[in-house]
Amino acid sequence: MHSNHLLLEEPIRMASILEPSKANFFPAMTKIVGTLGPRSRSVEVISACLQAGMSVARFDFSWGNAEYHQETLENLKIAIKSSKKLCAVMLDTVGPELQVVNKSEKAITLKADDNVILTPDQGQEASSEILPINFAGLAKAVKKGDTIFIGQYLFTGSETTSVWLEVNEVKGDDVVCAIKNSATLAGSLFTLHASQIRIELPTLSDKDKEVIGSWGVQNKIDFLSLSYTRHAEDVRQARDYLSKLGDLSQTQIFAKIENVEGLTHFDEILQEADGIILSRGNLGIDLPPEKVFLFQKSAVYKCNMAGKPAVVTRVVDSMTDNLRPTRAEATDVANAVLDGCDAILLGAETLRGLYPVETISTVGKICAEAEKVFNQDQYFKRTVKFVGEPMTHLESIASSAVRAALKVKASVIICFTSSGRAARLIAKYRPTMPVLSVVIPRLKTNQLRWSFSGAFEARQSLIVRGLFPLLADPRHPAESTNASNESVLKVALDHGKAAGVIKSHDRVVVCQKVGDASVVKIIELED
Ligand SMILES: Nc1ncnc2c1ncn2[C@@H]1O[C@H](COP(=O)(O)OP(=O)(O)O)[C@@H](O)[C@H]1O
Ligand SMILES: C=C(OP(=O)(O)O)C(=O)O
Ligand SMILES: [K+]
Ligand SMILES: [Mg+2]
Repeated sequence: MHSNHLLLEEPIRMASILEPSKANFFPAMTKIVGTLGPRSRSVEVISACLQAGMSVARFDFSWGNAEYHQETLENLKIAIKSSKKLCAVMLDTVGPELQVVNKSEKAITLKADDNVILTPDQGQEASSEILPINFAGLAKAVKKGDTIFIGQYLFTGSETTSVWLEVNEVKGDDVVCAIKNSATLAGSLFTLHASQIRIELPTLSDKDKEVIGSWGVQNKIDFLSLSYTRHAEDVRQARDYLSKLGDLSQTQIFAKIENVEGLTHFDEILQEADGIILSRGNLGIDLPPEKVFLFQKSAVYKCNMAGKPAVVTRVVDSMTDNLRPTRAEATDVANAVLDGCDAILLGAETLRGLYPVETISTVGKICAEAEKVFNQDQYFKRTVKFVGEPMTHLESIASSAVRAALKVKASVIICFTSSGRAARLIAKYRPTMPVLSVVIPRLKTNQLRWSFSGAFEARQSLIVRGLFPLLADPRHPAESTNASNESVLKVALDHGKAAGVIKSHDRVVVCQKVGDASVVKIIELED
């Protein structure tokens, strides 16, 4: 581990803590991914989620069918149009997830110290004595003494809807377990997690491929959240599959690290993936509790240095049923921001929770407070040192833009980009001010038809801390001429003014190409 003390700008005046937080146009630099489901699928609720700061919508195919998710997505599109807020779409795979098959959906009561049998025989009805599961290989994978968790949607062990089992004996294909805590399994989906056990199932299942090839293609998904990524090869295979699906060759892959196997191969996975989801729900039960924070700190650090987005999950579980988070949860959100994460992913809280909108705004407010005391200076120096010399031209330009913006106290950085690369590199240096990334469409062809690039690139920046995309009018050619640059810049400045982030007499740092040269310029606005 590198010296990575609490990234706080010191000293903090105690009295400043009591200053009410100012209302911001941009809710926070840290992004919020919301999982959409039963409690968050009407146009009305989704619009409120967007207003509250959600910028990526996750569709979790562990439950619900394509038709159900399509209805939700259609509502999302309406909400985006009416609220004029951009939102990216993330498809989350099922992967090698083990599930209890409870066709009747009757509640199942399990009592501490009783036994329960896990069986691959899906013809059996789920009961207090026997639980059919969707995997035939469990008996081969586990041994006496192993731990298994079962829960609704996902489990912390703190809910009475989750149960902790210990393997007593393996009998043919069945696994006999002792029940460690009393619980009632109610609802439709119970995932099953066998601690530190290799599950011999492909990371991208046939069902996942089918969903990506149909639902994913139809909806041009921006992100694939690859559940249970365990090896770099998993990412390569997913990439290979996407590359054959037309537009989805542009879909970014976010590897979900959900178990020790993924953690062990973290460095190779990070190299292959476009971003990482620190899936603390599953990983939190695969790891001993005292190790979870260490994983978070080192994984986020590695993502930051690679300039790839880090997304942290399972922050305010208790808000699923309550209007306020626990103190520990509130502190945890702030610490994730201080650790350097790009985005917070909400699961049960928005999917089936009672307060999806309030959860988003509460998390956003905590993020914004933490960003104010983030030690940018230390972070910047550490990153420059890590990258070393010689830097690539573009990275040198990007870091210089951030430095200049801090020195002149610019209110925003405006970055022209087509691929999104320049904007991501600026975000890597974690400027304290928003970065308006002005995505300039490029005319491209796939031999069949001509189209403009830009939409994917713009939406994919919605998961990067500090980036706020703006898609320029395709009539502005990507080849930068001074005249077109100036007119696009004017559009960006007007947008910033309308959004309230740029005022008269502000300084603005602009990063663009003039002719063949990349330049960083500082402009001072008149009025
Ligand atoms: N259409 C454009 N007009 C002016 N400058 C641009 C444009 N596109 C990118 N730039 C600038 O070019 C440099 C390279 O950025 P990058 O995002 O890698 O470009 P590209 O999108 O062409 O790959 C950066 O300084 C960026 O601000
Ligand atoms: C977000 C997680 O996983 P899931 O896709 O099951 O919600 C997690 O494990 O933290
Ligand atoms: K999933
Ligand atoms: Mg998970």
